[in-house]
Order: sequence, then structure tokens, then C-alpha cells
Amino acid sequence: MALYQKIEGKYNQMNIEVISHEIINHEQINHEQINHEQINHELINHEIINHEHIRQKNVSLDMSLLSAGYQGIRGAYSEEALISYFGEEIQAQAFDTFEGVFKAVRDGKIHYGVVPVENSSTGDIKDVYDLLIAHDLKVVGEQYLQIKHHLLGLPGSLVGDIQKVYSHTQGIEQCGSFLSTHPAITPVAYSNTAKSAALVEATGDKHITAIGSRRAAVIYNLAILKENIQDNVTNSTRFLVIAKDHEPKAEADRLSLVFSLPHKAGALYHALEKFAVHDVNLLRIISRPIKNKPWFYFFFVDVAGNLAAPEIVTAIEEVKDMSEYFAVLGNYKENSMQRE
Ligand SMILES: O=C(O)C(=O)C[C@]1(C(=O)O)C=C[C@@H](O)C=C1
Repeated sequence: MALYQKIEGKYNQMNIEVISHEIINHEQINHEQINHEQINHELINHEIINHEHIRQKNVSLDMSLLSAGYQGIRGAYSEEALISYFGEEIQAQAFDTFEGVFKAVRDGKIHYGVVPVENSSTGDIKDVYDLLIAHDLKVVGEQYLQIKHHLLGLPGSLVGDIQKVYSHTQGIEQCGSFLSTHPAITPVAYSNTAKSAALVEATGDKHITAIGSRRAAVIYNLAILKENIQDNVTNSTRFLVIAKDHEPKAEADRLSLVFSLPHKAGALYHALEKFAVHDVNLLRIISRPIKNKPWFYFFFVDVAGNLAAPEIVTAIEEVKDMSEYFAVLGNYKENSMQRE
């Protein structure tokens, strides 16, 4: 506990809660009979939720007591990611925007949000990073999803007759080669791939199509006019599972941090050096502008490790000391699909 205490007040508070409640005690889960009612009560109160750990220990929890939000409508890739992470039983709630998901989590209307954060072909989904800062939410998990885009149209539509294709900007970008070889089809950016599919069904127009998933085709009664039109066969998107509070996990092996540094020669170099010196593997780094401070940046850095490891604590303590702003976004279990 002392280690967490050194890093962040909130972590400290969380650990005190974990210890004082003594509900989800890893040892207890292993060796003793579990009081399910008590655990579910904790889940409802949105306190110590360690579903990942519990799932691994084959403890059956009533997931239907939990809610998670995603952007779009049924058939969106985000909904698929949500189901892959939590399973079918959780109450999935659809929101029009990413911001809607973030606000609902922040206001305690839903327990979790599942939002895309990066794509293997097109890179960062920048809005999500900005929203993480703006709403002060935590990352408690991640989910990779292979993205296979298909050209969806009304049954009987012919590729040669298509005038427009609707999709999320990511869907359009990820299918750039297909679109460049079909110049007669005008891409139209829409808020979501599943919403695009629903629009095609609603118009009843055989000249209009959508880029979306096989699942969306089934839900919105569309035919797959051309399958796998994404540029890369390995196309995949990484989603973050966000929550209001940290969820410390013994098996967490990925740590997401955000910090800003003074404008000094070598500031970033020296910050990253701390990870190298303490043998901490850097997994990812991106920068985003600090909106009210022109030409200053937030660095979002992911490293491998658990906050209980002394070398991690030392490294991030040292980075924190050099930073003008510093926060632990979350320490969670890496999804195994990564870097396969
Ligand atoms: O439009 C969807 O279906 C989404 O879930 C959004 C989204 C994204 O924002 O990247 C998710 C995964 C794919 O990369 C394409 C679109």
C-alpha cells in the first residue's frame, strides 16, 4: 500500500477501500467459499470490481447487474468489442457520441465504457485521448478486435450501380485502396458503421451502401456485396475499457500514464530515460496538444508492468517529479491478441 500511496492519492484511497472491505480478496477467492450476494452488492455500488480476475477464477457473477456503454448502435464494432470483453449478459447501452459514453461513466449512469483508441492501419483515435483527460476517467481494461469491413447494400444491389458509400471516417480510411479503385462510389462520412448500415436499410435505395461488419449486415437485413474490403488483412482496433475509478488488479501488466513536461531541452528524453534505466519496457507513446496551453503537449505513455513492482514505482515517481502534470490512467491486464 505504501507504494501506491507514494504515487497517487486516489490509488492510496482505493487500496484502503480494498483492504477495509475485504470483499474481493484474491486469496479468499482461491481458497474459501465466496459470498456471491456480497460480491454483487459491491458491484452495484461500483466499488471494487475485479471481473477479469473473477472470470479467471471461474466465479459466476451476475453480469446483468453491470452496464457498459458504447458509441453507435447495435452492430457497431464498439458493441462487438464490448461483448468480447464483458460477454453477452452485461447491459449494453448505445450512445450517439464518444462524449456521451464518457459523460455517462463520469456521472455514474453506467459502470463502464468501451471506446476505440487506436487502429493498426490508421493510428490514433485522437478524440478519445482528449476525452480521457477532460473527464478524468480511468482505464481498467483493453480489448483488441479484428476489423473486417464489408461493402453492405440492399439485397439485389450491384457494385457497378453504387453511387455512395456511408461509413465512419475510420471505416472509410481503412478501406482506402478499395475506394480508390472504385472512383464512381463517393464516400460519405457518417457517425458510425452500424448507423450507416441502418441508414441504407431505411433508404431502401439500391445505389447507396455502407462499409461495416458482417454482424451489421445481419441486423440491418443487408447483403454483403463485397467482403473484406479493408486495406490490411491484419486490420484491428484496440478499445479501452473506461471506468470512474481505478481497479487495481494483481495480474495487471500494462500501465497507462499521462504527463506534460516543461519546455526544456531534453525534457522528454530524460523522462523516457527513467523507464530505460529501470528496465521498464515502453509500449506506446503519443502526444496530444494541451488545449488551453498552446504548443504544450500531454504525453500518453504505456509501459509494461504492475504498480506493485518496485522498479515501476521508482521509474514513475522519477517521471512524476519532472512533470508539470502527471496522472496514472490505469493499470490493467493486456489483451493477449497484442503483438502476436
Ligand atoms: O463505427 C463503428 O462501428 C465503431 O465502432 C467506431 C470505429 C472507430 O471509431 O474506429 C471502431 C472500429 C473501427 O476502427 C471503425 C470504427
